[in-house]
Amino acid sequence: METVLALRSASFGYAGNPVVRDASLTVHSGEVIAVLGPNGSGKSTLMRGILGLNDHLSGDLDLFGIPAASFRERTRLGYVPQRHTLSTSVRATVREIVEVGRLPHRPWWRRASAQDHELIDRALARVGLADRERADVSTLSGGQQRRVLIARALAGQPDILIMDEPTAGVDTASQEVLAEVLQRLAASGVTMIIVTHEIEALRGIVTRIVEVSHGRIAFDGTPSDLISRQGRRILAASATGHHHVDDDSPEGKRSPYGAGPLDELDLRDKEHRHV
Ligand SMILES: Nc1ncnc2c1ncn2[C@@H]1O[C@H](COP(=O)(O)OP(=O)(O)OP(=O)(O)O)[C@@H](O)[C@H]1O
Repeated sequence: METVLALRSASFGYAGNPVVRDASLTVHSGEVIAVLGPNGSGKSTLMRGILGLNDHLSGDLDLFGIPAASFRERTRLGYVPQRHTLSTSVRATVREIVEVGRLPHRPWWRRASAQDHELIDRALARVGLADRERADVSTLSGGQQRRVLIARALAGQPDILIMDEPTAGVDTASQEVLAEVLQRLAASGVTMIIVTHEIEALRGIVTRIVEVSHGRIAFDGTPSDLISRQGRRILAASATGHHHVDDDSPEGKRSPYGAGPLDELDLRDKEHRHV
């Protein structure tokens, strides 16, 4: 299995100040990783750090086996940014936006080739928007606009897709459609790192969970590792009598990651649902 990215004790931040510290993480092709953690814990900083969009302050970052500083094939990394819908002030069709994903692949003077058009068609089909390609993006719902952005990233044929809260702030029906899109991508072997507060929407897709807390990677394991760790933590707390948490108590409900099976985890962040 190819190593897509490897972080060793890496720190990322802004203007020389670290926000994410000492992060070590190896991602192999085909993995679908959910990145969880409270608001402000550093999830976006970690993602943007991997993409080279903020300061890499210390430690190592390798992309496809090459140190990031000398890595040139940036198009191998696809990115769907956070809280981003398309501006309603710019008139563009769905197809035009997705076509932007092909631009880094050809010299600026060359028109889109037949292959470009085919990749755009395929990306639109993968997100279920082939029939809306001529629609003005400003007429689409927030969830559909996210799918346009995913298609734009897919049109670039990335080897890894990094998505920052793709399901946040859209209604439940759109969330379900987005989850289906991600499910299809996962089934076709696309490597993904997905920052999310809505792990429930990604049930069955995620192969690994990384939790960021106070700028550090606090957990890295499978969904069932996370569940058993939480179960142990809760059992230990109740055994010592210091801190009894049970699922039905109000405290259990406030617990950020719950204690039940993954499909009962409720990480939905109320603030994010109304963005
Ligand atoms: N451009 C920036 N310049 C300086 N500090 C920043 C910048 N962007 C984020 N930060 C700081 O980095 C810290 C982590 O923010 P980050 O956006 O990475 O967290 P997050 O876990 O993605 O949060 P959320 O779930 O709210 O998106 C915060 O304290 C934030 O203020």
